[in-house]
Amino acid sequence: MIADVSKSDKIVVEKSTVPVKTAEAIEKILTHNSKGINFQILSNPEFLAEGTAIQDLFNPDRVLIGGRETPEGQKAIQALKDVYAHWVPAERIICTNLWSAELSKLAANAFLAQRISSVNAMSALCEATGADVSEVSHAIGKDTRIGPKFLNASVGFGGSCFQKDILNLVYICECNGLSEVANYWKQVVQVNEYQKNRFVNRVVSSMFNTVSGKKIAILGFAFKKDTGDTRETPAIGVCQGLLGDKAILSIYDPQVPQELIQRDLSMHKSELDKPPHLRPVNAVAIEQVTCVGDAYEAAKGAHGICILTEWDEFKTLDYKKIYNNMNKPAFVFDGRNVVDIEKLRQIGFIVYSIGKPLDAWLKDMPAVA
Ligand SMILES: NC(=O)C1=CN([C@@H]2O[C@H](COP(=O)(O)OP(=O)(O)OC[C@H]3O[C@@H](n4cnc5c(N)ncnc54)[C@H](O)[C@@H]3O)[C@@H](O)[C@H]2O)C=CC1
Ligand SMILES: O=C(O)[C@H]1O[C@H](OP(=O)(O)OP(=O)(O)OC[C@H]2O[C@@H](n3ccc(=O)[nH]c3=O)[C@H](O)[C@@H]2O)[C@H](O)[C@@H](O)[C@@H]1O
Repeated sequence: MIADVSKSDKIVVEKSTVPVKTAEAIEKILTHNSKGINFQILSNPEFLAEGTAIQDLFNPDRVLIGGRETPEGQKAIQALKDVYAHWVPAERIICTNLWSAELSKLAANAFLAQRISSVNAMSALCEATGADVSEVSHAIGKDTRIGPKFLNASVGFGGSCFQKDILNLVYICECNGLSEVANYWKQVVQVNEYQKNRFVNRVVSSMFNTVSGKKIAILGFAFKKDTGDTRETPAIGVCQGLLGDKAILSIYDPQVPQELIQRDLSMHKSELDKPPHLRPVNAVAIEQVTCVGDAYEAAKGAHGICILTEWDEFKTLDYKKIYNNMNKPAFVFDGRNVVDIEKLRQIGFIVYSIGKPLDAWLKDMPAVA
């Protein structure tokens, strides 16, 4: 397409996250169809996060531009650098060779996801030992070599990119015969799966080893707050796990529409990473699931509440009112560490919060049901 319409030399910029060496493939295709036109391929990976896209665009930690080490390649890098120079300070623009830029994007996401799996692995150990994962995160994050960001334990990381990009990295490692390296990164995804399963097992084992026929309120379905995106959201795995034990789910998310939740929960795992409009609708909507307009409605008559996204509004709910309208004993399972545990225990809730010292109710129950 680009080769067809180009009438003069062009710079083609990869913004998407791609396997290492994609620029070479693009270069070959364009060059073979070029009709004498010169194409320079640059890798300029995108580092913005959903929910903060505009801030990230205007004030990026860094901009990365990779190009060929030839004079033409360097000229192309300079041209793109000049565009960014309008709003990004020169010292934040990093120029590398093509393969470093492509690999750095995969590496950045792998490192970020690895941090979350590391803290989530710690959260299991905290529950076993009586340590508090927030205190551990705070303590280790004070070491400037570690830093305080991205150390919040959770029910698991989600989003369209972390898992995809790690599996991309794993594939590249395997293609290059680096099976130990591949296995190392695979483990980040495996710990993430473990964390979701561990959460479901906590819910089931706490509620007398079954949630069959019990109403459970799900607060939050998006993969993180301030977005309606549900791709790879940990909520899918948790809800499917609870549905597997025949729970009745009442789901509330401030941004995710009911139709998308129904689709996500009625689909096979392999279809879930497609964009919403390309996902097939299962004719049989899940009978055990209803979606409601607020948290109070979701929790009415419920036996337990699972908080799966850290929406700010979940911090300030009237939990006394919620408690009064629930079945007893009433449980809160906080997968994002947003509630005030002591306050909720005083109201009468049995509270489980990821990586926090266990409620007396839960102490003698197995973490894996
Ligand atoms: N969503 C995000 O916050 C970020 C995304 N990225 C990267 O940006 C890229 C796009 O991400 P999203 O916009 O979230 O994905 P998306 O899935 O929402 O959009 C991808 C688009 O590409 C189209 N597409 C897929 N295969 C195609 C093909 N073979 N030919 C033509 N079109 C095709 C799809 O129909 C879709 O419209 C990905 O590589 C992602 O890793 C990078 C940083 C942040
Ligand atoms: O390549 C991409 O698509 C983008 O992927 C992530 O951005 P995003 O997926 O939008 O969201 P994050 O803020 O990174 O959160 C990812 C997941 O990790 C979880 N998370 C994050 C931080 C934390 O401390 N704990 C934790 O569980 C979030 O709840 C969420 O489910 C990266 O942060 C971006 O830099 C990158 O550009």
